[in-house]
Amino acid sequence: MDEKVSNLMPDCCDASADALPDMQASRDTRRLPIDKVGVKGIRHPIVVKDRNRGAQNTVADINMTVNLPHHFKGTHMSRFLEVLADHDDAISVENLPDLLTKVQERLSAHEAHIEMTFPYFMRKEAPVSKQAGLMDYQARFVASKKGDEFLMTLGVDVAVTSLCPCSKEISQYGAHNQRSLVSLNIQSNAFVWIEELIELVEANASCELYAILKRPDEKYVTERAYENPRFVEDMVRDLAEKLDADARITWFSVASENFESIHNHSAYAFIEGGEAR
Ligand SMILES: Nc1nc2c(ncn2[C@@H]2O[C@H](COP(=O)(O)OP(=O)(O)OP(=O)(O)O)[C@@H](O)[C@H]2O)c(=O)[nH]1
Repeated sequence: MDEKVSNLMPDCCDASADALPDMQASRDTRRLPIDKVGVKGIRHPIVVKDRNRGAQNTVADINMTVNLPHHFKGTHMSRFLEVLADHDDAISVENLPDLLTKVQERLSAHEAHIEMTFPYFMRKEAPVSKQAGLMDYQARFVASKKGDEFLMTLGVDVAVTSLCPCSKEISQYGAHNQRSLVSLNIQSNAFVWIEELIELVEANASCELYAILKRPDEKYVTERAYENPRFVEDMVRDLAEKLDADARITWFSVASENFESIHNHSAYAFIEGGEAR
């Protein structure tokens, strides 16, 4: 122990870990196991497979938890960070199973969970001017290990344009339209690119968004949205149909929130399909 600290400690106290009481390890008598306990809001670099560039470095917000049997008073939170520190070469989907195994071991837990939410960037060209720019999407990996069984869900939130079929049908000209946020989550038995999910959502909207729009592009997106009216129900049904038809996808959930430009509320729809594991 360095000079400064030892001066702070009265002679009686030995500040070594072994000498300090370990409250977390003490018994609890309420007979209430805890489903998930751990740490939230850690920021850590991760590496994500990028279909065009091989790999994309980004930063994730990470939550890590384990189950806690009823007889333990507390989990050992520092150990989650120790496991992360051991993976300092940045975390990827490939090393998630190993990371969760280490969490199970270090915390003597049957179940270990990790949620990683991160910005994912895709370069897109505008439809007419071909001006290229980076679009950012919110993506997530949610993984768990229960005993030896590893399970991962891939998710992405994609902003698109939706134009109202009713407004178009009843109006002599124009139709109300707005930005919508589509949230897609899947479990799969084979690799699925994040880009595939983004492109699926964008192809099923009234129109996709672009990083840069010049006036010719604006004309294009205005007319394309008008030609492709979509209720919020259409947004989720069209996607559910395509996800259901993809043999790689074993479970999915799709939700759309349309931030209605004429209402003081959003329109919302959700469909879940397949067999969740
Ligand atoms: N379980 C639990 N720990 C908490 C809580 N709030 C803070 N902690 C902190 O968790 C830290 C203890 O982590 P541990 O991993 O038990 O630390 P340790 O006992 O020195 O490490 P080990 O020897 O590996 O168990 C301390 O800084 C606690 O203050 C809480 O609500 N529950």
